[in-house]
Amino acid sequence: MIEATGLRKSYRVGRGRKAGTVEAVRGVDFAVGRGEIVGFLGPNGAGKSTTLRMLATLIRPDGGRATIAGVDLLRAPAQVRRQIGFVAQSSGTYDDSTARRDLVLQARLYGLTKAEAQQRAEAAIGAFQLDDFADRRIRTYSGGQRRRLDVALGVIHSPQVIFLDEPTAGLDPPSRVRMWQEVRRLRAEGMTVFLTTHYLDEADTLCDRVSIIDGGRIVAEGTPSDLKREISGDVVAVDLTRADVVDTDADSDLAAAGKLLGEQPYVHSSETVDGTLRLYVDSAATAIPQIMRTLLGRGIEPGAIEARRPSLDDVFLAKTGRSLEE
Ligand SMILES: Nc1ncnc2c1ncn2[C@@H]1O[C@H](COP(=O)(O)OP(=O)(O)OP(=O)(O)O)[C@@H](O)[C@H]1O
Repeated sequence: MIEATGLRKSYRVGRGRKAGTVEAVRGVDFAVGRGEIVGFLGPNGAGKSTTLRMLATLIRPDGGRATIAGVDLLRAPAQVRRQIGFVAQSSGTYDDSTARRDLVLQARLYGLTKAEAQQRAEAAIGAFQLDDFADRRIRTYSGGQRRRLDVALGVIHSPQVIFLDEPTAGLDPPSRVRMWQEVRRLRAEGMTVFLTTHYLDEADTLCDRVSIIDGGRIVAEGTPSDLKREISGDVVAVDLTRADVVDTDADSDLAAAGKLLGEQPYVHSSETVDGTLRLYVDSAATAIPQIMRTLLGRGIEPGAIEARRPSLDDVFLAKTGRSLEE
């Protein structure tokens, strides 16, 4: 449904002597199948929005090519626009308008008659459960209600593909879960969904496939479970920020203890993220007693020690040397 190869985009920044370019997207390739929910996961400034905006025909790529539903993005952008919907990061709705009025207007913009537009608006209000507030001014909506309206507006013309830029940014947990349900419903109706996110749990639970992007390049791609399987074994997270030094005579330097643990034969690799040491091991069950022995031998009692399966953040860390959670 979407195929992209070598998409690139740079921005000119500054003026005069300070002028320069920012390479926002440095040649990305990906393919999205019909009816999939595919997510671009990456930190701020990774190039997610820029990629999305190129695909949605809002900005022109500097290089590369892409097709959407078989239509060439560069040669026939108007035709692409008819197949797609786009929901930007910031809402485009007017505070003084109402959901019902905006939905009718939006449908009219797609060339529907007044009666058809009203019908579509009613259907959207029902589907997105906007009934309770559809005639209230938009300025009175909660963040989650406003975001649901944004998505309802984006799909009013029943596009084949919907692009969602950070659909749940800033929403509280119940509103995020609610939005995930809406996105899954769109997929169930046959829509292809392409979204950006910097939330690990969103990429993990909502997306059929994920591309991890950093510095304008895709660093990993696959289903969340395949990506996590690339990191074999378990992760043991040792919280050293709340560690107690119980034996002041011992060599209880936390950094040195962390380094020592990282060098143990049963540890494949280790990283420290926000004062928590992540140890990648074959089996947490056998590693934890050994880790405890090493720490206690140095007079250190860790604040907490937790065993878990690898997460998408572990994948990100392995590929980039940084954590998305920092
Ligand atoms: N209009 C612009 N002019 C100049 N630089 C830009 C412009 N838009 C984006 N950039 C830069 O391009 C890079 C990629 O930005 P982009 O918005 O695509 O990232 P993102 O992954 O969507 O980040 P965020 O999660 O913060 O939205 C960043 O360095 C950003 O500062």
